Amino acid sequence: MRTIAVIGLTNLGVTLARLLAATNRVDRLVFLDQDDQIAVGLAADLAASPAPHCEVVIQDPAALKAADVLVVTIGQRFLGQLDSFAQLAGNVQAIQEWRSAVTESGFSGVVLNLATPNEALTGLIQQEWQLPVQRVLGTGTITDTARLHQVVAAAVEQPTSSVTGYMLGQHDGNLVPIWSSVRVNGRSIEEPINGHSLDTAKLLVDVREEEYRVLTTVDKGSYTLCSWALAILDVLLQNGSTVLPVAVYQPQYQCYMSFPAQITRAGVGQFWLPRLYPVEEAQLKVAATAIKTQLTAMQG
Ligand SMILES: NC(=O)c1ccc[n+]([C@@H]2O[C@H](COP(=O)([O-])OP(=O)(O)OC[C@H]3O[C@@H](n4cnc5c(N)ncnc54)[C@H](O)[C@@H]3O)[C@@H](O)[C@H]2O)c1
Repeated sequence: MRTIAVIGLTNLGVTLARLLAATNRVDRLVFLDQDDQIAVGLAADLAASPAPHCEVVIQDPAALKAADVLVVTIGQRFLGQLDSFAQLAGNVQAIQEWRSAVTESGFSGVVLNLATPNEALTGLIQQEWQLPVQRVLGTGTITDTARLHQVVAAAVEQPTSSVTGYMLGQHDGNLVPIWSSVRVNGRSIEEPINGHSLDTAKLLVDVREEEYRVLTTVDKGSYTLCSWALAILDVLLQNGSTVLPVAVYQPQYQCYMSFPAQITRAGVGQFWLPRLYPVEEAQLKVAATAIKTQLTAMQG
């Protein structure tokens, strides 16, 4: 039985739960929130829809024992509208509050964290909930990488699907575009493509502009992130394997950071090590330092 639990059910949590139910990807959903009414309301909303139905368990942490994946979408959105780091104290407190429920439930699945600040909070979850690093990952720079593909594709007038390569580092802060990894139809962008020479500084501005546009939507772009979360959940629920830029514990940098990693049903597998330009290597070190500083502040 495919079981997914979701903690935090207002914006991202609702979008994800509806997508999971409507696309018949799960047999059982476990809804958890600090507010009973939010969980009850969402279950009632799903129950009355004509979409495929799955079993819904409300506010029962013991149901985590049978969960394949626990998705973390906790947040304090109204604070986050002022400053995304204004949520930090509340999110840290939430992770600490859920520690005993998760550890005492006998949960043996994988945690997928969507909440912010993504890399540092994923690290805190792994430590607080005492889970092996292979079983805890975050969405990291998966949407930033998608936007990188989008702007490169637009610049060379090719389809987005023709672009590969990674945006790594820290989702909310030190984004590191790995230009050495970017290819269009397999060709490096160091040479003109389709008659276009690329200005990487401008492309990075374009990526940030795309993100800003999405953040102005009423739900802060929850569809983009939840669609990518579905891509990760598909692998975690099946016997597949894929490499994606997600927040994982990277031993080389000794912290959680966004890095290309293999994802399998068991969680995080091998890393894909891109060949880095010296400047990219230096930028990843800066990102790692910033993430470690955030994690230390959270632990304090
Ligand atoms: N990575 C991205 O691209 C991206 C995009 C959007 C949002 N986010 C992040 O995802 C998180 C969720 O965002 P949102 O817009 O859905 O937030 P939201 O405020 O709309 O919803 C958060 C939910 O978490 C619940 N919650 C808070 N503390 C809790 C606790 N201690 N126990 C149980 N439930 C608790 C709230 O009751 C609420 O239902 C935030 O951290 C946000 O910054 C990330």
